[in-house]
Amino acid sequence: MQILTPHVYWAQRHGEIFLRVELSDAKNLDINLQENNTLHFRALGHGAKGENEYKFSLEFLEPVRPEINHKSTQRQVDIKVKKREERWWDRLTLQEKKPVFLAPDFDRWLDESDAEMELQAKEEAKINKISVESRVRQDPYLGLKKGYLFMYNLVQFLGFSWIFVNMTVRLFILGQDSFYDTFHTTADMMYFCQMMAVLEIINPLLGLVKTGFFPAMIQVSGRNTILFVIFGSLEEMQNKAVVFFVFYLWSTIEIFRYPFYMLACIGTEWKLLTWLRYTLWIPLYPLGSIAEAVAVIQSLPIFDESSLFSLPLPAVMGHSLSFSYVLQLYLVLMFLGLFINFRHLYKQRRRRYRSRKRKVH
Ligand SMILES: CCCCCCCCCCCCC/C=C/C(=O)SCCNC(=O)CCNC(=O)[C@H](O)C(C)(C)COP(=O)(O)OP(=O)(O)OC[C@H]1O[C@@H](n2cnc3c(N)ncnc32)[C@H](O)[C@@H]1OP(=O)(O)O
Repeated sequence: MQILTPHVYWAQRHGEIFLRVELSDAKNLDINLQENNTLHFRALGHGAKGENEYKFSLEFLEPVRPEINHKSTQRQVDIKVKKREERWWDRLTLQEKKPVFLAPDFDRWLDESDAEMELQAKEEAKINKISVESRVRQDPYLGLKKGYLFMYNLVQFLGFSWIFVNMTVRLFILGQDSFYDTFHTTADMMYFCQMMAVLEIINPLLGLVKTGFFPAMIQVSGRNTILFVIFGSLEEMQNKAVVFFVFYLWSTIEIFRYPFYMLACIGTEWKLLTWLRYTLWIPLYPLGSIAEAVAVIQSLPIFDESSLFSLPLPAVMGHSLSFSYVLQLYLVLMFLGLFINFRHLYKQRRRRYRSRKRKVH
């Protein structure tokens, strides 16, 4: 029996060397690493020249770890050697001239940048796994919280969709006439949704969502002042066209915002929906504020005439202070609130798209 050299194919990663020896049904394997950083292989098997003893030696370009993993299959012998230092090698062997029996393993072959990307992807997957595991371990009620938020967002989405569709259909059928009875046809649902929206102030306080407490407070208390105090308590306001604009602007953003949150609860994202959630506020928020300011201004003479909610004053200062003065102060606060929330939403938008971009590159 003559001693032959098998075909050997190789590939590398930053930390490892892979060798594939073309020898089927290999027996009596003797694979060892000698002190001069040289791998010696010897085995009986079926190679290119039939059943024979095959052997080869490879002196590696840089130091490798002494432990060698190998696996013999019916078709080949796979050997894995760990590099002592994780870095890319220019070639496999110390001798510059490539041994004739050695060739690249194109099934495993990656160039340096592809291998770096593979390494990065592995690192990211490891980090994601650890962070998901630690989140689950840290919070045993995560499922319950997500379930509650999902249901909350679903109910709000259905409520605001009902308002939006109702108003749109009536607008198409009745035209401008539909402006004047918006309140009578949709107020009950709006009351329900906006009362529920108080949970949006409570949720960040309980740590259920990452929403800022102040922006949520400004949003909910601002809207509820308009809904319950201006529209709800003044019958004269309920027939005005401004109700249509306020309700339509509120519901337009909400039919995108709540489904966006619902998807976030189940770890999904639709790019178009995300874009709408973080973009529609740019025209809608100023328009909504103008509509709300018009409603407040229209209500001032009505509060003056009816003395509703007027504050009693000591006799020397006159009879009472009309609620319209409080509302004038509210108008100032409203533009302050608008500024705070506009800045908040702008930051959320920037954060969202900056982090997205970073993830992609
Ligand atoms: C007497 C009282 C006087 C007070 C004075 C008040 C003055 C008031 C003036 C106000 C004037 C307002 C006039 C305008 C009204 C209108 O609404 S017009 C229509 C247009 N409106 C809008 O576009 C605003 C819509 N509203 C909002 O966007 C919010 O309410 C917000 C609080 C202003 C901002 O939202 P925020 O939640 O902070 O941002 P997000 O990026 O969406 O969320 C942060 C993270 O939290 C997660 N999250 C939030 N809520 C939920 C939820 N319900 N369920 C699940 N998850 C939620 C969200 O996913 C984000 O997580 P990450 O993606 O991981 O960051």
